[in-house]
Amino acid sequence: MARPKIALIGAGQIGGTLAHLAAIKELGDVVLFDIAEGTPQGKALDIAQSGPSEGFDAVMKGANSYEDIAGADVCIVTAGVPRKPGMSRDDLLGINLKVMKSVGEGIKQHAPNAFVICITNPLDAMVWALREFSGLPHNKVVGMAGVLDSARFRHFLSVEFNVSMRDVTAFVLGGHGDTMVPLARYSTVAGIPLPDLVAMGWTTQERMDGIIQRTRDGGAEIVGLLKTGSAFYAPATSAIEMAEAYLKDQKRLLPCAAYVDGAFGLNGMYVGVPTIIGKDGIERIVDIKLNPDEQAMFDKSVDAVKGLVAACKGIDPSLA
Ligand SMILES: NC(=O)c1ccc[n+]([C@@H]2O[C@H](COP(=O)([O-])OP(=O)(O)OC[C@H]3O[C@@H](n4cnc5c(N)ncnc54)[C@H](O)[C@@H]3O)[C@@H](O)[C@H]2O)c1
Ligand SMILES: O=C(O)C[C@H](O)C(=O)O
Repeated sequence: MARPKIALIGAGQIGGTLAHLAAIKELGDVVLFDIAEGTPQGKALDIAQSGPSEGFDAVMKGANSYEDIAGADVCIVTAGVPRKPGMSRDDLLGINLKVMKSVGEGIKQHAPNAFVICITNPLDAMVWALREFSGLPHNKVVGMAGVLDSARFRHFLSVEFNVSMRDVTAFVLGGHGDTMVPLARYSTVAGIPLPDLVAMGWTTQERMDGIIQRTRDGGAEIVGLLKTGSAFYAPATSAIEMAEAYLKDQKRLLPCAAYVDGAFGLNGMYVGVPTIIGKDGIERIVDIKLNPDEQAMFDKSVDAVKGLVAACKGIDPSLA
């Protein structure tokens, strides 16, 4: 059986890391696409030359033409610009919206049956725009953010409690911005919810609040340290987790920016919610109950995303 084809649209920091991870995990053959000439070709060749030591068999190709993504099973989109210190993700909206237009049209023409994972920021508005420009079914276009934000939360919690990260579960919902919603009640150590761990004296409410805020600021913390761009290792790992769930029909329950129409009282928009990913893409939205405080935070985040989508429509009338 032929290996799956994975097209990476954008061969920058995340794109290169995605290609390396996809190769090491033998998820399929990889096409790295970018407008920068030489970059995708150079990264593809470099990664291919890690194959003999690593022991993987995957074809790695660099490309500057959309024709090379033809028939891709999965497209992961990182094309665009990352933020620099002092910027918010929302400052990238105008420039990255134009990129989503060309990427969406390229996918529509050459890989209309792909499962598409958008990473480009500001995430929730960009995945919405990418879906509009590509015209693909909503269940086949999804945004990566919740897996990353939840991984950050899980990492901070495992350090706080001095327990294995494998035993920490966490959910971060809402938009991938300052208003994101880390849900303490739905986050656990091996099934023990965080509020119970606070009551058991494992930590204090004050320290828990600090960890929740650090999770919300997780992207900015790394931008401040790197100075020239944003996080790329954990974002790439998170998107690969989603791609693998699709390619292997794993039915993973992962928080993703999915199209929500009905669940959570929402009326047709992209935002971070719990989803099931399997061979049909987003197979289910898991409509968990939020308490009044959680609902208020979620509503605020939804409003922020709606504001960004309205801004997209203002910039590009074809989206209105
Ligand atoms: N969703 C998330 O959780 C998350 C996490 C990290 C980064 N991001 C976002 O991902 C994006 C990429 O980050 P990065 O660190 O890989 O940036 P990067 O600058 O290293 O790479 C971006 C690449 O996109 C290419 N590009 C630009 N315009 C293009 C076009 N029209 N077609 C094809 N390629 C194009 C550039 O040449 C560059 O190689 C940024 O917008 C960043 O904010 C999102
Ligand atoms: O923070 C950023 O600009 C990149 C990304 O959204 C992240 O959370 O790391």
